[in-house]
Amino acid sequence: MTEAAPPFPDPASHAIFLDFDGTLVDFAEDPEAVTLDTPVRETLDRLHTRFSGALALVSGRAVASLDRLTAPLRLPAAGVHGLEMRVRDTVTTNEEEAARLKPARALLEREMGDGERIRVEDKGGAIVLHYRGAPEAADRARTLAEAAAGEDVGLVATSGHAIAEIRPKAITKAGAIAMLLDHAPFAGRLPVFLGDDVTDEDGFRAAQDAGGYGIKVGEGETAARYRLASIAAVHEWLASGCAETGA
Ligand SMILES: O=P(O)(O)OC[C@H]1O[C@H](O[C@H]2O[C@H](CO)[C@@H](O)[C@H](O)[C@H]2O)[C@H](O)[C@@H](O)[C@@H]1O
Repeated sequence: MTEAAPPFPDPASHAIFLDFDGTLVDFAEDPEAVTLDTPVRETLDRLHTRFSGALALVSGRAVASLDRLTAPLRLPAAGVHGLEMRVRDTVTTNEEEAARLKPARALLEREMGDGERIRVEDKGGAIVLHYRGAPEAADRARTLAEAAAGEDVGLVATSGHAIAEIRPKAITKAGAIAMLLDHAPFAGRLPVFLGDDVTDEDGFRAAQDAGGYGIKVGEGETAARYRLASIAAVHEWLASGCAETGA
């Protein structure tokens, strides 16, 4: 990784891929309580136009949740780590992989009692156990996620910021970026991916393998070539990129 400031991508030759939580918006206890500041939304809108549509969200969230939080803006998106994809108008879901969650869901229903302090976010193709509001439940959440993922060899339990998640092993942000790059307006462009979390590391590697670069947000070991210190630094970088590119 270099300590140099990340260069801003070229609107003619690059595509921008953005993680959402921890990259564009700060964390909140309730996943639906986060807000995307209006100036940031307007910056994304302008860059999306300036890059001829080649700007997408690549998130662990469902596309419907991203749409609610970015409304009235509706960007191309990979949701649930790439299980849901929308290049233009239609969201396609990998139903085969989503179906794997059925026994995991049943295990959680069986095992979780009324007094649990864990918040369950069922995204259809992945299930998140949140413990931001109850840090003492972290071990319980991880144990439950591992037990639930163990119900199917095609599932994996992963950890994120105050979450344990059960999701299909085959679905990664690397796959999501590769799928987007297969379609216009992304095809033929060099991917630049910004993210902050463990699942974003796959995305950094995919972007760099495809000739682009990754930008890690915040501290920690990373495969990304560049770093921005914080969410505020991402906002600033996008805004100055807007000015630099005449967006
Ligand atoms: O890939 P991302 O866009 O970064 O999405 C990752 C997860 O983000 C959300 O969880 C995170 O944000 C929540 C709201 O601030 C917070 O409560 C939680 O602790 C964070 O981990 C979302 O709820 C998950 O579904 C995403 O997988």
